[in-house]
Amino acid sequence: MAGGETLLDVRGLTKVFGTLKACDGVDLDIARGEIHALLGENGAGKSTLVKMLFGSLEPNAGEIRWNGEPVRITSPSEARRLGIGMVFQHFSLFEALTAAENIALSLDAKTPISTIAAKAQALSYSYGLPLDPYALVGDLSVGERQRIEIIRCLLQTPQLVILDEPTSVLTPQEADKLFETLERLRGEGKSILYISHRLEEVKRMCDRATVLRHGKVVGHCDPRQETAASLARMMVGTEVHAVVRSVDEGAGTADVLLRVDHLNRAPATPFSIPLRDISLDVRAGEVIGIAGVAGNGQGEFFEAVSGEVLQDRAEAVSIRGKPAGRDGISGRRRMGAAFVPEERLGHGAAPAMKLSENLLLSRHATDPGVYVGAFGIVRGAAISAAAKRINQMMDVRKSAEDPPANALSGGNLQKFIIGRELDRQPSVMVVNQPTWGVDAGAAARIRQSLIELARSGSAVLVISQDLDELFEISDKIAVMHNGELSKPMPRAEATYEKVGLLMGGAEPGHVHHHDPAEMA
Ligand SMILES: Nc1ncnc2c1ncn2[C@@H]1O[C@H](COP(=O)(O)OP(=O)(O)OP(=O)(O)O)[C@@H](O)[C@H]1O
Repeated sequence: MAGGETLLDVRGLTKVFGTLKACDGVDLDIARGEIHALLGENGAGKSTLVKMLFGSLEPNAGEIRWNGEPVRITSPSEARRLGIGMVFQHFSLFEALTAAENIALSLDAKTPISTIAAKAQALSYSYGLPLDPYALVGDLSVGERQRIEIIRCLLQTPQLVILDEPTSVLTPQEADKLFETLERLRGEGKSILYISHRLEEVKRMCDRATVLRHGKVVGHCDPRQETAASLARMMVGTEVHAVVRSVDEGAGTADVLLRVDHLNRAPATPFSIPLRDISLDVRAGEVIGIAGVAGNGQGEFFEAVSGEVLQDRAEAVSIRGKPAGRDGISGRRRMGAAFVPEERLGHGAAPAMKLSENLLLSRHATDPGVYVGAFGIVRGAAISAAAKRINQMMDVRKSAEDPPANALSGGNLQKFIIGRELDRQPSVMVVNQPTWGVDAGAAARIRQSLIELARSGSAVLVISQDLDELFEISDKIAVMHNGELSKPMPRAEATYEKVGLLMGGAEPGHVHHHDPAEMA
């Protein structure tokens, strides 16, 4: 608990990117046996700070003391040697290898696989995170993959474990398991540095919190004494407004703008989920939410709807009444649709290109003539104006006027990509995980803008693992399980329990719902 002996003591830690102080004289101390939260808006400097603690970024100034001794952490292997472990937000596992083989890759020693497997299994059971070391990673759920990362980290007997948004990809049940494990670790006197945008879980789990804003520490608190709203206020500096959902006036009668009709898809790889006879209508004015545990076909469904993967039957996907199943992503965008994939870098944006270039790249295909004029001359002023408009609308925080996409913090890049699509006023918007890694203030803004887009006459389809989010914005909720989609339930009839049962694979017929008595 707080008050224990100090394990890590950081003074004046500073990291400068160009002219931006991503961390500006940060002080932080972590006691033995405490769970310490690191809070802050997108771009506040949390990732930059922990990268310095884990040796993957070099500070420009400041001091780190570990067990009272000044240290220089020059590489992740140096961090591990000291006893600092990290579980990353994005996993770095090979799908075609087993859990044990993946773990072996990160251990320098020439220990036989069977020994590693036995150790990993014993450790996983003792921490209540059971793991089959011989399972192929490709066959595992996101939650199980995270277990591998955690076990891999714990095998090196760290004294401090850093977790960067560990629950953003977990089901509520998996998150509960993780919390139990963290409590055990705390009980053993280990320390945990915990980054999360989910303030309720911070309140529940953490002993102390350090809050960053614009690279500086703006406060410390005991999260248990705070409310989610007061924590959000500390992070943002102002009040965070709740999302307002007006009634969908044309409920059930407006035009169908997106129709998915008996969509089937064979699995493309041994690890992907087949889609089984999915039909769904999304009408002008409404937001339909698709809930589901990660890895139940949501990614495959998004690819099929967006045109990243084509269908044999053109009618399998129709946009504004026109069969589009054989059109690619640009074709579907020209029909008035917009798509925001889950994976931002690479799919949502080209990492090394500037924001304005990213904008040009995506717009050139969809709005010919607007940004590129006669003879292929790029209309620089129009692009700059659009980029500026988007950055303002979404409050994108960045280190330069027009930085490359990979210099934005994760949440800010997500804000830019959503803003870029909203700026086109699409008739059909399909988004996968709209607020993944986004802070409370920005998440509220994104959710509100999706509702407003629908109410202005567009059809909005949102795939999300965040049930609170779906309940906040959806007019109807459907659940994807094992490649099948349940019938959308009107929001007024949907409960967490019903949706949760379907997510767990209950037969849709066994969950009671009527049709289509709208609407809350
Ligand atoms: N490699 C880089 N080059 C230039 N600027 C960077 C780089 N990495 C981060 N930044 C900038 O530093 C600031 C802090 O980013 P950081 O990723 O630490 O934020 P964060 O608090 O982790 O945000 P999020 O919650 O969105 O993950 C941001 O303004 C970001 O644009």
